[in-house]
Amino acid sequence: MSRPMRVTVLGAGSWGTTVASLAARNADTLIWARRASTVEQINREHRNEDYLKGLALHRKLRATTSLEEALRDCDVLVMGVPSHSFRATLKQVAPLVRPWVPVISLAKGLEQGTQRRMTEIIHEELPGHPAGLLAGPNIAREVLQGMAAAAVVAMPDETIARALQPLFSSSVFRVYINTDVIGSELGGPLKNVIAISAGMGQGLGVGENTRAMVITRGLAEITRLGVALGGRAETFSGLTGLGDLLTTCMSPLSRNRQVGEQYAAGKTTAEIVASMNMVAEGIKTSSVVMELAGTYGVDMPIAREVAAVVKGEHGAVQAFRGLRRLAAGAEQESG
Ligand SMILES: NC(=O)c1ccc[n+]([C@@H]2O[C@H](COP(=O)([O-])OP(=O)(O)OC[C@H]3O[C@@H](n4cnc5c(N)ncnc54)[C@H](O)[C@@H]3O)[C@@H](O)[C@H]2O)c1
Ligand SMILES: O=P(O)(O)OC[C@H](O)CO
Repeated sequence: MSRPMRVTVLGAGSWGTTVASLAARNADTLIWARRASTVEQINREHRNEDYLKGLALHRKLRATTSLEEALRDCDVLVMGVPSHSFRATLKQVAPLVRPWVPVISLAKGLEQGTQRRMTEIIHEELPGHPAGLLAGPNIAREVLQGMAAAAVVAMPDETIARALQPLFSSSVFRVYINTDVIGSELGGPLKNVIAISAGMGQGLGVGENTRAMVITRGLAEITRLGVALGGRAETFSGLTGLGDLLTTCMSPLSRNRQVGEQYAAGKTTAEIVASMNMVAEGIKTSSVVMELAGTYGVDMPIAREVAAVVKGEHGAVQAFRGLRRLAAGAEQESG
């Protein structure tokens, strides 16, 4: 008789912990955290108070500080660490994980310096392993509270994606599959940048029409760059594109939107980062997005203004003024 599937999640932040708790319903699941106190709290109290205050985790979820133990019998590896520590973590993983194990990224960022997507980093650091991602409009707290939501497992191989689909699914968490890895993977990092702009608007007290403009024109920017990088246009109107953009721009729980609100309050990037215990990927991703936009000749006025605010070149008020000065061309073109 075959043993049950074993899932390992690396990184016990808000989303890594939430996905591990989802997987624990369907498979033997182990989460790796760096801090012994986090591991103890998950194992003894079934909670992770630093990231998911007041919420209960699945009782079967187990945690460890030992990377060796986490990877020894793992059948599916889920990467819940942020993009800035993704490659370094995979380097530690490489000698410990069995060679056929599929690796699923949860991170919504792009690597600084190389501009790589996370699945590209998986291919570089763990060659031969099937690589994919789980993404969608998924604010961790809402998912852990059992509010209905949906996500996408994107992998080039549909058979492997179908095999992984049930691991994360529940009656209230619908998991679709998509073979467009590039398109599905770019939606998250790109929406994080646009959500900072939406947050700036929120903080400045702009109206709902302005917010709708930022979201809609933001989607146009995301789609233009995403297609230039090899994604399919229709993917950007799905869960990992429009879906995730809407959630992140609208939810007061979004860290990226909160960052934008802080910029509107006059805070600098250093002050904002110092005040957060969680990652807002849009901060670092904004400059990477502008590098890619330059390389591929894609017009991204909203992302450009966000990148300028992040770098401290001007403030949120000037960013919105800058957008107003743009000439409006045909809707399907630039601007
Ligand atoms: N929170 C959400 O709602 C959500 C939803 C979907 C996707 N994501 C994405 O998931 C990724 C992780 O986000 P999160 O919300 O869980 O982040 P978080 O800020 O809540 O936690 C990050 C976790 O990564 C750990 N970490 C950081 N550097 C590490 C390193 N070098 N080695 C090991 N662990 C390290 C931290 O200790 C922490 O446990 C991000 O890319 C984020 O965009 C988040
Ligand atoms: O809190 P944020 O801004 O990192 O967004 C969380 C998720 O990506 C929403 O899907």
